[in-house]
Amino acid sequence: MSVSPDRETDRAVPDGTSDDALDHAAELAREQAYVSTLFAKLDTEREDAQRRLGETLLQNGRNAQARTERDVATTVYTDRLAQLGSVEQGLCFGRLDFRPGHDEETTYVGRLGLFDEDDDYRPLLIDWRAPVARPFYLATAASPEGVRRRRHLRSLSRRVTGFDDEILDLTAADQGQDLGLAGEAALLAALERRRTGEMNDIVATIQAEQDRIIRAPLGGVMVVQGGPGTGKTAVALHRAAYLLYTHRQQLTTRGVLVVGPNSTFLRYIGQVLPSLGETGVLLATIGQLWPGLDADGTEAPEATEIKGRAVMTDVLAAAVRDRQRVPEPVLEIEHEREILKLDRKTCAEARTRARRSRRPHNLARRLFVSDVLDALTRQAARKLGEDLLDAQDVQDIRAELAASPAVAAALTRLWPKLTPERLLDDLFADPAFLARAAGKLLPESELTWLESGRDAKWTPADVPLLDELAELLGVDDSEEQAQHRRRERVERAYAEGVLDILEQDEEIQDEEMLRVSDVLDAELFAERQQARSELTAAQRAAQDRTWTFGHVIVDEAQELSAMDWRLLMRRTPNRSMTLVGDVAQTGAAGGAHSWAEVLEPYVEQRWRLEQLTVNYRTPAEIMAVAAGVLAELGSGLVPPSSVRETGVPPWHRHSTDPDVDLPGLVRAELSAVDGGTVAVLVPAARHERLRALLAEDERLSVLTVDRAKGLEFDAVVLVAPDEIVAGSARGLNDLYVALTRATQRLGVVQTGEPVPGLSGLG
Ligand SMILES: Nc1ncnc2c1ncn2[C@@H]1O[C@H](COP(=O)(O)OP(=O)(O)OP(=O)(O)O)[C@@H](O)[C@H]1O
Repeated sequence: MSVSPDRETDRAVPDGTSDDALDHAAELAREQAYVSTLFAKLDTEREDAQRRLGETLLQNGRNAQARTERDVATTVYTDRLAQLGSVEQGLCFGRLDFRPGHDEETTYVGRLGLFDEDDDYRPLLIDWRAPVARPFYLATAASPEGVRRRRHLRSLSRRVTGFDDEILDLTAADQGQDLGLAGEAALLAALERRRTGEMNDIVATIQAEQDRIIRAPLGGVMVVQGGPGTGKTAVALHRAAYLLYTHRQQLTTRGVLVVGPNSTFLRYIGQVLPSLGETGVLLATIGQLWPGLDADGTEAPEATEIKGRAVMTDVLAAAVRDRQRVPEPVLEIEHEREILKLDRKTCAEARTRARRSRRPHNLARRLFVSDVLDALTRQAARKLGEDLLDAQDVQDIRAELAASPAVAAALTRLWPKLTPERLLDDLFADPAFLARAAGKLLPESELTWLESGRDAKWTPADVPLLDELAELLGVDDSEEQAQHRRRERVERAYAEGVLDILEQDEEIQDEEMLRVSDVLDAELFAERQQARSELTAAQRAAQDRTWTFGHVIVDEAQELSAMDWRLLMRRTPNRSMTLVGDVAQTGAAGGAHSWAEVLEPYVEQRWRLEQLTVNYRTPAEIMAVAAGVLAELGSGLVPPSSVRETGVPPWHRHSTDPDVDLPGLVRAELSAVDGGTVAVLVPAARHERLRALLAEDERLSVLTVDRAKGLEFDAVVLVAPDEIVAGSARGLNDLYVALTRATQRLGVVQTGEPVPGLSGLG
C-alpha cells in the first residue's frame, strides 16, 4: 500500500507515546546545541588536517624514505580534508535512543565518525557505515534491535530545522509498515524533493532491503535485480562507499570500478560518491576502459549487436591467424648480394611451432623469427661454404641477418607485429580481410553491418574487441619488463632496509608480539609503499588495461553484451562483483534475457540473487500504467510497489502533428513542476527535429530512451510510444523504461495506433 502526500510528514513532536510531553522547541534547541558541537569538532579537525598538510608540504624530503613518508602523509591529509569537506550538508542526520539496559544509550549517526579524544575517544558521531549504525536502518517495530526511538534530523547547512521521530513499539506500527519502511516521514520528504539533474546520496534514508545489499559481504558475485526506481543505482554507489570503509586496506590498493551505461549517466551519478567522502573510485563506461580512449562513436544498432556476440572472439582469433602468413610459394630476400629463399614449407613449420606455443601473437613472433633466422642462416652458410665456417662465424651471420632490413621486411610480411587498434581498423575497413576472418562465422549480410556500420570514431562496442585483441596479440614488452624488474629490485632493497630498522625496535622484538616480518614481507611492503606514494588505485587503473580491481560494480548490467562481460571478467579475476540491473529494462539487442545465462560461463551457478521490491521514484498512478507494459513483456517479473501517490493521474493526448502540439504541452509541464525538470522522450527518428524545436536548457531535456536510462525527471512527456515499440527488437522494454522515469507527472502524446499494454492510460 502506498502513502498519500497529504499525510502529515513534517510532524516534529512525537505523538501517542510517553515522549508526548517533550517540548518541541526545547528539544530542537537541544539537538541544535549537539549538532553545533559536532560542527565545532569538524572545524577543529579540518584546521588540524590543513595545518598538518601545510607542514608536510614544507618538508623537502632529503632522501627516498623521507620523500615516501611525505607523500604518504600528503595523501592521508588530502584525503581527510576532502572527506571533512564533503560532509558539510547533513553531517548528522539521525539519532537512536536505546531501551534501558542496552549497551548504548543515545547514538548520533552521520556521514562520518567523530570522536572525543579528550574523553577516551568517546564516539560523538557514528559513521553510517559502522556496524553500530545499522539499527538506524534496520530496526522496525517488530524487530526493534534494542532501539526505543529513531529520530531523523532535518537540517539546512548547520541549522537543525526539524526532526521526525518513530517510536519502535509494536503498538505504534503504522501504515508504512506494509512496505517495511523506516523513517517514513524523512523518506517521503527526500522523495518529494525537486530533481536537479544530479543524483543525491540517500545515507539518511536507506531502507532495510537496501541496507542488506549495501552491507553484503565483499566476495563473490551478487546480482541485484530490481524494477525501475527501486534504488539500484543508489544502492550500488552506497555499497562502493561501504566496501571502501569496511575493507579499506584491501580495496585502496586494487581500487573499485563502477561501470555505467553512458557518460550522461556517469555525470548524473558523479557527485554521489564525493558527497560520501569517497574519491578513489573509478567511474567509467565500457567505452572508457581502453586507456587513452573515450570511445563514444555511434553506429547502427545492428553493428553494436553483432560486435557484442561471443562469436567475435573466434572472428578476432581468425583475423590474427590471417596475419600469420606463409609465402606463395617462395619469398626471395637479397642479402650480401646473395638471394636467399624462404619457402612455404619452412615458414609453415615455423608458424606451426610458434602457434603451438600458445603464446599471444606478438610474443610467439619471437619463436617464428628465431626459426626463420635459423633457416636463413643455414642457407647463407651453405652458400659461403659450411665447412669453412666455425660456430662464431655462423653466429655472426645470424646476427647480420637479424639486422638486415630486407629480412626484417620479409618477417613483417610473414608475421607482423600487430597492435589491436590497427588490426581492428584493418578488419572493418577491408571487406576481403573481414570475409577471410568471419566468412564462416557470420552471414554475409552481417559482415556488411560491420564494414559500414560506424563513423570514423571508435564505438563503445569496439572496446571489448580491442581488449580481446590485446589478449590475443600480447605486448612484446621485454625491455620495459627488464626496466621494471630493475626498479623493483631497488624498491625491495629499500623496503628490506626499512624492515630491518623496524625489527630492531625493542617493542617489536618482544617475543610475545608478532614480528613485522611475520605479517609483511619486503615485497608486499614495497608494493604498499608504491601504492601509497604514487597515484590512487583508480588513477593507475584508468591508465592500465591489465589492471585488476578489488571489486567491480556494474549498473544497468542487463545492457552488457557477451563481449563486454569478457572484458569485465578479465578485470575481476577474483570475481568480487556487484551487478545491478533489471532484465525487464534491457534495451540493447545483445543485452541479458536472464542473469543465469549471462553468468553461467564465468561462475556457473555460484552467484547470489538479491531483489529490490519497492519503487521510490515513480508514483503509484504512473506505475499502474507501466505495470500494463511489464505484463505485456511477459517476463514474469512483478512490478515494484510504489512508495507514494501523487493524486495526479498520467495524461494522454492524440496528436496528428506533435511538432505543433508539443511546445505548448511541454510549457505546461514546465510550469506544473515549478522549477523542476522535464524530459521529452522521443523515438530516435524524431530526436533531431524535436531537439531543435524544443530548445533544451537546464530544466528541459529531449532524449531518446537509451539516453534516459537510469535517469529521472520530475515530469516526462513521452512522444509516439508506438514508434518507440516498433523502433527495436526490445521496443516494449524501452517503453517500460520511458514510462518509469518520472517522479511526479507523466504525459503521453500518441501519434499512431494504440500500443498494447498502454490501456492503463484510459
Ligand atoms: N532509501 C532511499 N531514500 C531516498 N531516496 C531513495 C531511496 N532509495 C532510492 N531513492 C531514490 O529513488 C530514485 C530511484 O533510485 P535509483 O535511480 O537508484 O533507482 P534504480 O533502481 O536504479 O532505477 P532504474 O532501474 O529505473 O534506473 C532516486 O531518486 C533515488 O535517490
